[in-house]
Amino acid sequence: MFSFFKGNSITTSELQAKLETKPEVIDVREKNEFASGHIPGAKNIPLSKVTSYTKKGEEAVYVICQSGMRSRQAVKKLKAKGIGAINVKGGMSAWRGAVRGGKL
Ligand SMILES: O=S(=O)([O-])[S-]
Repeated sequence: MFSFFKGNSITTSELQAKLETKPEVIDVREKNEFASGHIPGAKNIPLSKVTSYTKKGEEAVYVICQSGMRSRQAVKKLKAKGIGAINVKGGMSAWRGAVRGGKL
């Protein structure tokens, strides 16, 4: 089932609830930040590379960073390319769900 995105942003807990449907999540932080802990299944595409991102299908992509600034910029860039993108408010600083990577 595909869903058109309704708004421009979502909270981390809303995203957490959607994770079981395996949405596409891109993390626009730098590689080292991503390596230090990210949402399982998220793809790392640093903000500087986000314009090279291409997407198949109609589903919106969720965009996250550390606290929501870079992801907002990334959402603007993606939308300018015609890609449905939703900012995850508060970023990883607000994320309370599972994290992959980082120190054990
Ligand atoms: O990750 S951030 O750009 O919000 S500091």
